[in-house]
Amino acid sequence: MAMVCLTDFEEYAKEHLSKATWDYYAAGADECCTRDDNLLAYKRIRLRPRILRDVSVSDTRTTVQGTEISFPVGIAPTAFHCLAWHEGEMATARATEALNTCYITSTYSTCSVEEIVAAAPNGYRWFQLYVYRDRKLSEQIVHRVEALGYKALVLTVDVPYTGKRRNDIRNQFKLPPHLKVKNFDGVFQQETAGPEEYGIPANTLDPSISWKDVYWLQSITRLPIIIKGILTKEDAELAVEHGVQGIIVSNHGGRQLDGGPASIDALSEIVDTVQGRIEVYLDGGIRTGSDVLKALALGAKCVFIGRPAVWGLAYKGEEGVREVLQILNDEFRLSMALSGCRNVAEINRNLIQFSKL
Ligand SMILES: Cc1cc2nc3c(=O)[nH]c(=O)nc-3n(C[C@H](O)[C@H](O)[C@H](O)COP(=O)(O)O)c2cc1C
Ligand SMILES: CCCCCCC(=O)C(=O)O
Repeated sequence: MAMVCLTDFEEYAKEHLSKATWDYYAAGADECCTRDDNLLAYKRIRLRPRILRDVSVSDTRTTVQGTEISFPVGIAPTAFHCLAWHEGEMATARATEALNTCYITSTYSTCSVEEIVAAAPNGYRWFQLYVYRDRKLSEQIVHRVEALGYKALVLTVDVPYTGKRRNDIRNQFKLPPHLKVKNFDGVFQQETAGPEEYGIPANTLDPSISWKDVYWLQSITRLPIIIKGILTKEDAELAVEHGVQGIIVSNHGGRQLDGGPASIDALSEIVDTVQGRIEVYLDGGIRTGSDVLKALALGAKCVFIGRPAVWGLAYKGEEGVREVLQILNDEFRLSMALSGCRNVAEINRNLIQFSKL
């Protein structure tokens, strides 16, 4: 089967994954308004292409946190890759290493960070962190990933509690017994009876986290800190004031607060507030190369894909993720050329038709 666009991978994954796994990956919170709007919002944006600009050579390279990547699309942190493919996050890591882009490993990976690094020793990686009630647990994993050569910490701030994902509740979704949250083997495994979410003891994440925990995190690491889950200019300003190195504009793929903005709709006010003081990235709803172009035109330095990576895994493991990334790269290059951009530095707000927004 020829895979032409990311939707082909979505259809394949839907057909081949178990219903419970598909539902977990696809889930949005409540009525899924924000999840769906993440995609629709790109379709409301129109481009203003420029012509006759010699686009015979095009360069998609960019940098994130000072490191060059081959194109401005990385992999967002998503949990439980072994549900989609037996080699799980190791396959994802190999694919991103091969394509020379950034892979953000989830705290809830089903391969350990050591296994991931061994699988793709030269890959460029950031680690996504949740803050636990037991700060020692968070501190230990921070020191582990630092020693392993992870280049940044991505602090997810939009999950004080897990959003209400109706199908997961109906399916009583949980990790099957042969899979584990490998980074915390023996710690997160629910061996005794008690409330749990997805097979993980409930209440491990700390809903009391606040800006002072950013200072705490800075006190235990020298890695750059990137806050994931900011949707307003007020919080963007606070992030800058707290000395973090980046922001990921994200609504967690619409899996947390339903009724919040599409991430692309929240981007401009954040970029305007940050004024280049730190890098601003975005995830949510990126499915085509022109989505990438629009996000960059509105000021994102790089975007990240969540679900499309697990669809690629479900299709053919490492090869599937490579294909997903390659298709996005090819589409992005074409969209750039068709709008008259030869390199990412030439992408700017003039490309956006604001009267139609
Ligand atoms: C199945 C799934 C699991 C996720 N797990 C995590 C996670 O462990 N940590 C995190 O910060 N975000 C997690 N996210 C959110 C993603 O990082 C990202 O924000 C979102 O998927 C982007 O939207 P997209 O799927 O439309 O590309 C998850 C998303 C999905 C779909
Ligand atoms: C007990 C919390 C599990 C969160 C799993 C990963 C995640 O963020 C998701 O959106 O799913």
